[in-house]
Amino acid sequence: MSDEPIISIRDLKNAFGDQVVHEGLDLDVRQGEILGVVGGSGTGKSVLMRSIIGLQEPVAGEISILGERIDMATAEENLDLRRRWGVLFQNGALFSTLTVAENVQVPLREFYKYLDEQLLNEIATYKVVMTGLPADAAPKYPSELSGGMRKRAGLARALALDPILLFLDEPTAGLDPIGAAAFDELIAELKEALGLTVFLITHDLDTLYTICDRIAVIADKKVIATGTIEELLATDHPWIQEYFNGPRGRAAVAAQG
Ligand SMILES: Nc1ncnc2c1ncn2[C@@H]1O[C@H](COP(=O)(O)OP(=O)(O)OP(=O)(O)O)[C@@H](O)[C@H]1O
Repeated sequence: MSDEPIISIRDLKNAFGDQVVHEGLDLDVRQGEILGVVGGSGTGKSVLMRSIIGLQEPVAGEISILGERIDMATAEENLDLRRRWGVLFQNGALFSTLTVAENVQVPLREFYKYLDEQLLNEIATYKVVMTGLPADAAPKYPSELSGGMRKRAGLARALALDPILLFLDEPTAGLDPIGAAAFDELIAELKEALGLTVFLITHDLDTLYTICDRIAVIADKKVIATGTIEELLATDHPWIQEYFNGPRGRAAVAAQG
């Protein structure tokens, strides 16, 4: 793991009309880490992710990815950056009228227009299998899959372009504990195998304890602390103490053995 930030955010401000969501927010994401992003509901975790991937234009501040300011990048540079990341949105966001394979092919068709059908099918099947789905899930429609399988299919699509950066918005939400643990394990394995950096929004304490290298806590419109769980526990912010030392936090620690 390198200390060189792959994402660097300085003095970020986001607002919707009068509602200020972020103000003076700073954050570094280090290469090769799984950074867990936590915070109360509505604190702006998804908005933060959307600003990094260019879906939400900040009111002020700087965001650099791989050393490039995204607001200063040319259209071509932005396209090149977009190729380097994959995103799994909160609800999976698969196209319901496309099969799993066709969903995985969407970004491939967008970025690599010269790929023929056979190669597209081969890459899609490879990505599907990589996420632990059986190959026969590829021709199925999202409605024919379980919630956990749909998450994996969404992950397969996020990995379509061989990204170096993966954004996951509450990937284990809605999964049963066994399915959630298996999904966590998959993320950790893929991170190791593919050398990914992962920006992971979650409410899932087990995910934080099991696979996150560091955690960023959002409260009061900014990142109030970043560090390992031990480092966070050493701070005296009431939300952090309540979150990690409350009954659920203690249960997650007990589950680690
Ligand atoms: N497109 C939008 N237009 C107006 N307000 C928005 C928009 N997107 C987000 N918001 C507001 O910004 C705030 C932060 O939303 P966001 O979805 O980032 O929260 P979150 O921390 O991800 O919450 P949760 O944990 O519940 O998913 C909320 O008050 C939300 O209503």
